[in-house]
Amino acid sequence: MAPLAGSSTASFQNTENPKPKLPIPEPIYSNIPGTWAYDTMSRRVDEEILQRTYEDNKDVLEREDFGTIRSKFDALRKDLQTSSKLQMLEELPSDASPERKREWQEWKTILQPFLDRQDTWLTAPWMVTEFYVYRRLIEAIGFWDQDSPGYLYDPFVKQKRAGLESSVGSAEAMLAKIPNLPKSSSEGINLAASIALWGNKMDLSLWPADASHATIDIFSTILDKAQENLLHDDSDKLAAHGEQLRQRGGGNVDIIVDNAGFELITDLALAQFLVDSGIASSVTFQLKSHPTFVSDALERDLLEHVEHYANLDPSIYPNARQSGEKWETFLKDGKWKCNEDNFWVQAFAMWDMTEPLRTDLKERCDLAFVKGDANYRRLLGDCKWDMTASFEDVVGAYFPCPVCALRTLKAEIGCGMDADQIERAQSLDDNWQTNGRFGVLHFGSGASN
Ligand SMILES: O=P(O)(O)OC[C@@]1(O)O[C@H](CO)[C@@H](O)[C@@H]1O
Repeated sequence: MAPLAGSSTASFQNTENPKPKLPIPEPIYSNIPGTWAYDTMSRRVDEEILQRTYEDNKDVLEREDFGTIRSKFDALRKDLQTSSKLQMLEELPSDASPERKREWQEWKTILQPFLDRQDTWLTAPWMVTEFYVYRRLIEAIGFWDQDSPGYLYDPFVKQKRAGLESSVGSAEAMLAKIPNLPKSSSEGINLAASIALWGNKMDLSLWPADASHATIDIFSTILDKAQENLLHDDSDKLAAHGEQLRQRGGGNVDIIVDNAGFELITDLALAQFLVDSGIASSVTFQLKSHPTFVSDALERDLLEHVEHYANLDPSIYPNARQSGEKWETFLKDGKWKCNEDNFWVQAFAMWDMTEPLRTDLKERCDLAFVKGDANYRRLLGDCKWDMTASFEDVVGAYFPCPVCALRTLKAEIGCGMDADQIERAQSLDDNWQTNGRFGVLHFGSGASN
């Protein structure tokens, strides 16, 4: 089925923000059988992700006080199974906080064009529906409702904890490398960035933490193949920018975080190197404001990861323990900061970044690392760009500060890759766009530069 006429908007807000330099193409839809987007929305989210969520939370979901939550959870699954029409989020109580009202209104802005068209879960743009699944789950739980038994309840905590616990074996070897990386040569920043990039391969929604392969040190093998599996590499530009920041006494660097578990440990390792090398005087972790995409990290996850590592047995995990203690100090000293923002859990294209976040990044941030596939999709507005279109023209032209995307490919979307690299990946692997085998490191100068 082709997308509906007039459904090409990927830009929901029509803000005055700078936009990509090239004409914005159609967004990805999930109504084309055989695509990853279709499989995700027509089967995977319900049959795998929500089924697993049910199993992990069975003890509470079957409790009497969780009855309303269970009904809403089942209704969400039914809506997905029947690909029903999208509906607006439930009205808020009149005494809801300004923060909640604002967040609700932002979702209205996102959804209204597709409600007007009576779109279904499969006919609205994929980015909208996929983020909306998790927002509906949060609504079902009553995550922000102090009277709900689900108040601040995280349905993914079991999987995130399993991911954290199983991360240690691989992380010990990886963290041993970080203090010894050369601080002022490109080799150091490039290896730290590569570690954080390939950490994205270990995504819990694709590789559950309790799968047998997750407990052994597969990361060294992944790193060995890093260069070979990179389809675009701007690490020279990244290193040059990092060196400029280092020479002027360190900049404010942000990491727009993706998954908890092993990937988050690789992000903390990158942040450790950035501070130790003097490239960053401060690192801000940009985190999700509610549980989403199974493994995406909240501030509380980050703090739990740091605490877990700082309390590891030093006779078994000396390097992981030492890193954990160091991370605790960075947080205590304010060299590391955490910031949760609703924008990170919404389906807006990144060129429609909401305030005050956009102005903060523009005025304060000297370099933002954007981690993972879902964040990368948002950098591209989840639109079907020509895969060879330059990253600078698509993202560098509008992003509010210098930006470095670290992504393994897990969705049928991309830009900034040379044709010969695309051909090489195609010839090596039929599923090259979605199975996380290949990665990209892009650098963009940003609209303010
Ligand atoms: O952002 P991440 O963790 O790297 O990947 C998220 C992901 O698994 O979820 C989406 C499909 O459900 C895709 O964007 C991608 O495949």
